[in-house]
Amino acid sequence: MPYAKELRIAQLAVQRATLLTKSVFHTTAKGTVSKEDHSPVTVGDFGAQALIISALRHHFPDDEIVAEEEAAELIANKPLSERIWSYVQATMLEDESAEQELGGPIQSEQEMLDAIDMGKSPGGAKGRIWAIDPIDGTKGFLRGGQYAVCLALMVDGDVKVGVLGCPNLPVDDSAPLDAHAGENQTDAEGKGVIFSAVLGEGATSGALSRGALSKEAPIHMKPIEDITQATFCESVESGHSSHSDQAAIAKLLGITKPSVRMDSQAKYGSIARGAGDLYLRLPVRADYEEKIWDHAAGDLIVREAGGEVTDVTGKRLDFTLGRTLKANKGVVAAPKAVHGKILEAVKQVLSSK
Ligand SMILES: Nc1ncnc2c1ncn2[C@@H]1O[C@H](COP(=O)(O)O)[C@@H](O)[C@H]1OP(=O)(O)O
Ligand SMILES: [Mg+2]
Ligand SMILES: [Mg+2]
Ligand SMILES: [Mg+2]
Repeated sequence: MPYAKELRIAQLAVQRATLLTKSVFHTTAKGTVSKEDHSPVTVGDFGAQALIISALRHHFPDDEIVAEEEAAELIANKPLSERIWSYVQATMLEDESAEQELGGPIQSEQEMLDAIDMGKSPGGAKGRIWAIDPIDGTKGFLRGGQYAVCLALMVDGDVKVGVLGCPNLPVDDSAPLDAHAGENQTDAEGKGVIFSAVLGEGATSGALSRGALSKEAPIHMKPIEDITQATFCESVESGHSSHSDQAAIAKLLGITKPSVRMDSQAKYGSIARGAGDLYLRLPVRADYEEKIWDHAAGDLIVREAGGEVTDVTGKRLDFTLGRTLKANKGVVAAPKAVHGKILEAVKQVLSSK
């Protein structure tokens, strides 16, 4: 299979990073600080980013990396840096050979800070570029809701590999779609799923494990016979996508089921495995540029599962333009057969505003 090594390293790296986020979740002090744009970042975000970058550097030292977080804040905040370092040191895959495969532990706090800062590539249309969101849906993570550890490889602006670690979604692809699953289920009861895709090779899901990778199975979007029976996913945060526009679109389509609100790219994973049907992300602000790390893995996983992903104008998401999706507004993801119909409703609602 093409990109087999990249896929395997990405899956192991995502899996290890989720272990760190889970141990941070179980402490009361999550080291939450507010970034310049007022969004939160935690010990979990920084630690997960350090672990993923260190594994990528070990195997693919010449690849570029676009990652959400940077270390500047930590250089000024030594106690926070030390806390992250203690989690990074304590986190390893329980399977020793898998841990070794990732290149073993980071050697020092400084090396960890350097790793965090290796995600500053401007991105673009040329070469091999990894996109990392160490915790997507930080607000969901803090609430005990959905979040995802996201990693994608783009080659010449095309997403080739995508991996989403979703520690609070059920493993079972046929479990009813429940935004609160993570709040009332334990790991032993089958919580934690990893979604993956390689361009042209399909999409899969498997159990997130604490060690070696688990067995995976192909996933597919659910064919929709009757759009009025569809379930659509949307953000929890009304500041991230327009709940009112999404409700108007659903109404126009005759959808009566309530939306399922969940944070993060868990929405892409959920529709890719047929637990939900549609993902609508209508812009709230005309000037917001979606970040590539918020969509690269999910876009590929949904397309490989039989879906179509565009923006609200019907254009494919364009990952060639740098760290953001400058040429796109919003996201409409649906099974291929009905995407056109959904898009018509989106356009109608937007043009009547
Ligand atoms: N105004 C906005 N419109 C769309 N997405 C946003 C906006 N502000 C922040 N985000 C991003 O939405 C993502 C979460 O999406 P969701 O609501 O689907 O969980 C986060 O990565 C968050 O970025 P950030 O990491 O900077 O907070
Ligand atoms: Mg994000
Ligand atoms: Mg994030
Ligand atoms: Mg963030």
